[in-house]
Amino acid sequence: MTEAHNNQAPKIKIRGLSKAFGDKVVLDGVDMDIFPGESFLVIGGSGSGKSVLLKCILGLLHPDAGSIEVDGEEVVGARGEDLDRIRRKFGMLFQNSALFDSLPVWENVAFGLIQGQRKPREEARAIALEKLAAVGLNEDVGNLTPAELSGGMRKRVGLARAIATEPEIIFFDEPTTGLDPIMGDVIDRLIVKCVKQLGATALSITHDMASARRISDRTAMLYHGQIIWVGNTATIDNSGNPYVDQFINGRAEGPIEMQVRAL
Ligand SMILES: Nc1ncnc2c1ncn2[C@@H]1O[C@H](COP(=O)(O)OP(=O)(O)OP(=O)(O)O)[C@@H](O)[C@H]1O
Repeated sequence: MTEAHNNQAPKIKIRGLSKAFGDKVVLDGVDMDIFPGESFLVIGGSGSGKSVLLKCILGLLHPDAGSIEVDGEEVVGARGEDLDRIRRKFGMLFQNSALFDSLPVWENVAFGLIQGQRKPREEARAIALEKLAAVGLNEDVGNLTPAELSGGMRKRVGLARAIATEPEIIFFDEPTTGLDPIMGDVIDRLIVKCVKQLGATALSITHDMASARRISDRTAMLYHGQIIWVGNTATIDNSGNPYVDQFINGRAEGPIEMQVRAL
């Protein structure tokens, strides 16, 4: 916890979160506080449980033990209307953008407005076009189908959809995967701009350290099911933690080597 967060209640508070699949323990007592308005990042190797963590927070996976509170409300065990209400606080940019190819772009962006918020189509369309403009796409793009878009444009559309309902919390799952470095930078800047404009709390997972440094205020590293380091992203080069050092510098040699060999 940094000084700036003193006296603030966490937006997301995770305690003792554990999840195993069979005898494979993926999360093993994760504790984490994410504060209102911050951009929080979780790093960790492939298979370290980052996606499982996100899915637990979204209520898509049921943990074996532990607690996840969003604005003080327990997600674990919540169902029906309670879970829906908590979920409406979230927006999400999926790794593959997860667009519906059968719907025009504007309708993809408007999906949560029409389905979740029950807005009339014309009103939802106007909001969708406004959000598309916010990510640099014009009305013509709104009428295309996702199949007609480049990877960078799909990410923009995914971002427009993530912000369309003006959520309080936005999840970014590998936001720059599959993009060239320049487009990755463009998307990161858009993410930072959109999150700031909304005053949202952001939670991202990524392997891309360049992106991580651009989009996050604080970073936590997940290893062997636990958070082994948390700190300001700006200080990550001086973490003093050999696991973090090895990971962010992408070195094959180091303490993490043992796990790689064991796989
Ligand atoms: N539904 C499931 N059933 C069984 N095992 C699962 C399931 N979901 C995830 N796992 C396992 O949990 C572990 C963590 O997976 P997860 O997808 O969270 O990793 P990750 O850190 O997001 O990895 P990557 O960076 O490669 O996406 C993996 O070993 C995976 O095989």
